[in-house]
Amino acid sequence: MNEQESISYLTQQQAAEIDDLLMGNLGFSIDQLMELAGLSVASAVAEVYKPSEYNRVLVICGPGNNGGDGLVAARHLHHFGYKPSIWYPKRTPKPLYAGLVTQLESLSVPFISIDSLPQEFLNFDIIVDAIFGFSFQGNPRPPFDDLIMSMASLSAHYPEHQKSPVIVSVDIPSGWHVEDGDRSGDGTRPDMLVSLTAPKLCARTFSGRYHFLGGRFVPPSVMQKYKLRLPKYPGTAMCVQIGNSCQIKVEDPVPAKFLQKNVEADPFLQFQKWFDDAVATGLKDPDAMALSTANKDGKPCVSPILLSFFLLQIIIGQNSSRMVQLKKVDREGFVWCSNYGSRKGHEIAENPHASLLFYWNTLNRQDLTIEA
Ligand SMILES: NC(=O)C1=CN([C@@H]2O[C@H](COP(=O)(O)OP(=O)(O)OC[C@H]3O[C@@H](n4cnc5c(N)ncnc54)[C@H](OP(=O)(O)O)[C@@H]3O)[C@@H](O)[C@H]2O)[C@H](O)CC1
Ligand SMILES: [K+]
Repeated sequence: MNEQESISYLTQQQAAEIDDLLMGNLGFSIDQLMELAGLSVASAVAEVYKPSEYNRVLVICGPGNNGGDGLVAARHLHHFGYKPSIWYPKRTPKPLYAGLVTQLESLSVPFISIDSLPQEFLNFDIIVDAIFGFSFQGNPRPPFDDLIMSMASLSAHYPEHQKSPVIVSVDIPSGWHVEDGDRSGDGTRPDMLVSLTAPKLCARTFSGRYHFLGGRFVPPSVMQKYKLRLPKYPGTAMCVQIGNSCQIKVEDPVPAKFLQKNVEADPFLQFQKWFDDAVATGLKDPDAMALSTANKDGKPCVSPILLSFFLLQIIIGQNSSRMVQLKKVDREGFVWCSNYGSRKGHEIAENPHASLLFYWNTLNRQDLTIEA
């Protein structure tokens, strides 16, 4: 049984029942639950998408509690160093929501005009989809119908060289049936899903890169009543990744993720995605890489300490190797720091061929090699 099969998925009715239980006998208020839900969403975003690269966040809020989670997440994202903007076309006239809006206004978080979407999509790095959660029924009605269609066509819509924003869905990818998922097959395709309390049945068909669980408030009585099997939250984390989005079945001769149609045409972009995976899964020193160089005669000169690690390279590559730290990567290349007088400095000066090797073992990518 793999991890996905061993996790519990809730029906729409069970999700609503658990909400009632929490806010009934179990003594929670909606404000508390929403605060924890929104914090989980912001934490999951921050685990994967660093504010230095994915700074501009658009949070699209619907009329119910899912929209409320979005407002809370936006506030936390602001405090985490992101620049959120809010699209909130159908405001809920309740003090809780008015308070959340006031809190955002006091942080000068902009509420953008109803007419400015979807034209403005490309001005953002992340779209947080907090439109509909587990109470969604039927087909989306205005003003959300057109917006959900535009969100769904985001990846198809923009040419490959233009970076389209990543979509993070809160609890349910908006427009999906809560239990059956994307019935039409052309609905929203989020890159990240943050399930709250427990994933709903639709999450079984989620095929995006990151699936997180949030809502670290479920008491044992609820776990027992619904026989919930959920991953453990590590330490003080407010979210936990479900499964390993990068897992590859060993028996697949060419894993689907590596098929040409499923990888980026731009190798730097593909590397960045894999690097983000390595960071997101909490791998130790994901930026550590073995740099192999050779002198002008291509003679092997591996240092004795590194010999056992790089035996394979000695046999096939005739290189000298050492560990260095990746400082930066962009279309100009891979950057590490060194000294021109070092052995690698001398070797690169006389022979520009080099290779990098990343050891990301838990991602089943233990031998990602870059040659130049
Ligand atoms: N225990 C938890 O995990 C918690 C999760 N939270 C979040 O709350 C949502 C569920 O919130 P709820 O308010 O019950 O429902 P939704 O956010 O899904 O939205 C209800 C509103 O959506 C409207 N709606 C429904 N269907 C449509 C449609 N087809 N088109 C347009 N509008 C629609 C609905 O309007 P009605 O007129 O139909 O009533 C409502 O206005 C859960 O998913 C979590 O994200 C809590 O924050 C904390 C506890
Ligand atoms: K949603």
